[in-house]
Amino acid sequence: MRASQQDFENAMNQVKLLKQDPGNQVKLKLYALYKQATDGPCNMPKPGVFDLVNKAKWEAWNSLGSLPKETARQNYVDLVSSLSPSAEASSQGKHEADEKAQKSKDIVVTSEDGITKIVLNRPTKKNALTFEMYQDIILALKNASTDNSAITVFTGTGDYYCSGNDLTNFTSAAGGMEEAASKGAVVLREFVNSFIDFPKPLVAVVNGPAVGIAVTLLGLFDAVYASDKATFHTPFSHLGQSPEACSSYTFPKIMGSAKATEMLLFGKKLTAREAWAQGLVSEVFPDSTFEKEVWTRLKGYAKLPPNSMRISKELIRNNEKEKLHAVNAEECTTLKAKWLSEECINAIMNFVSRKAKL
Ligand SMILES: CCCCCCCCCC/C=C\CC(=O)SCCNC(=O)CCNC(=O)[C@H](O)C(C)(C)COP(=O)(O)OP(=O)(O)OC[C@H]1O[C@@H](n2cnc3c(N)ncnc32)[C@H](O)[C@@H]1OP(=O)(O)O
Repeated sequence: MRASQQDFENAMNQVKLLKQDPGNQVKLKLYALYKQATDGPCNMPKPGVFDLVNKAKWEAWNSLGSLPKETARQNYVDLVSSLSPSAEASSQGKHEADEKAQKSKDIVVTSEDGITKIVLNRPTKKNALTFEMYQDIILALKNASTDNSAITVFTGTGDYYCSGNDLTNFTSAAGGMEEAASKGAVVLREFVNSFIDFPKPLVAVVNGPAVGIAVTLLGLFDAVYASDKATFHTPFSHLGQSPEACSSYTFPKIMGSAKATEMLLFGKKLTAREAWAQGLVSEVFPDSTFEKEVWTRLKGYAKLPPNSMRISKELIRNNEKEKLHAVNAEECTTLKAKWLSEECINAIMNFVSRKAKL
């Protein structure tokens, strides 16, 4: 049976009542079917390349070609009914279950031999950091700061240490880019603060390549051990972004402004030995013996008197905490604006549509 005009109007009202955002792809499909059902085939000029939102809408509508209005109306009603409360409830349940599973599997935290180990465990995506992973790490650091361990260690599963921020965090966020950027800036600030304020020795065991925020954060670690297979890459300009995790302050301080510029502005990728020569890495190990040597050493360090290590860290780091918090706040404000820039949106779209690899 064909959907009536009344069915169509009911479906339009139902869309407004959806409790869960159906995602951008579904919203584009709904828009296209609505326009086709009411105006017929796409009759608008194609928006310019930088008008990303209207261009996506135009493309969705135009892709329907000469689909008859009645068929578009029927397809619209069918699509909305697949998002109806019962369907929504079951997909919401699934979403919540997925989220819980993700929370427990993408970051694995264990505590043994005086060491709390925080493992980035998303190897199929090169351990790219999702929105949930940022939050899980904040929580893991909070717990580690008061648990019985003497030191806390970050490492990654698989061939990468971490490929940085998951570039789909923004494209998959509910709400518009503005909302995602505001939320992103808040989460990023809290995330970096939890590293600035972490009271115990914090060690990175860099098992493979590190990109973006996984590299910049290293300036806030107390020791960095790297496999000779690791590389260090901060392609912020390529992504239309700017440095974060206090690296605009820590990197020039660690390696001097000329070398920091090559990394942070020009995206020069360093080998593990180059990163060691610049003072970003404490020591480089052959990949074949990396795990064995590093963990043996860390187990030894974890036996040292914990309060003494904590107080020494305080002496080394406390003088500049205030400065670091101020730098973090400024970097987050700058990044929030950059995330909404054409340069950044285009770079992310290129990655998502597989046109560019860094
Ligand atoms: C509301 C939102 C709030 C979010 C909170 C915001 C906080 C933001 C903080 C900081 C902002 C930016 C700092 C950065 O980290 S910038 C750096 C970002 N990273 C990158 O640009 C790296 C992109 N990835 C690559 O260039 C390549 O994937 C690679 C790492 C060089 C590896 O290449 P490869 O050929 O060996 O492997 P590949 O097939 O590409 O990867 C395997 C799968 O993994 C996916 N993947 C890898 N890295 C990322 C990533 N960063 N984001 C998303 N997905 C990633 C890749 O797409 C492959 O997936 P699939 O198998 O095709 O499905």
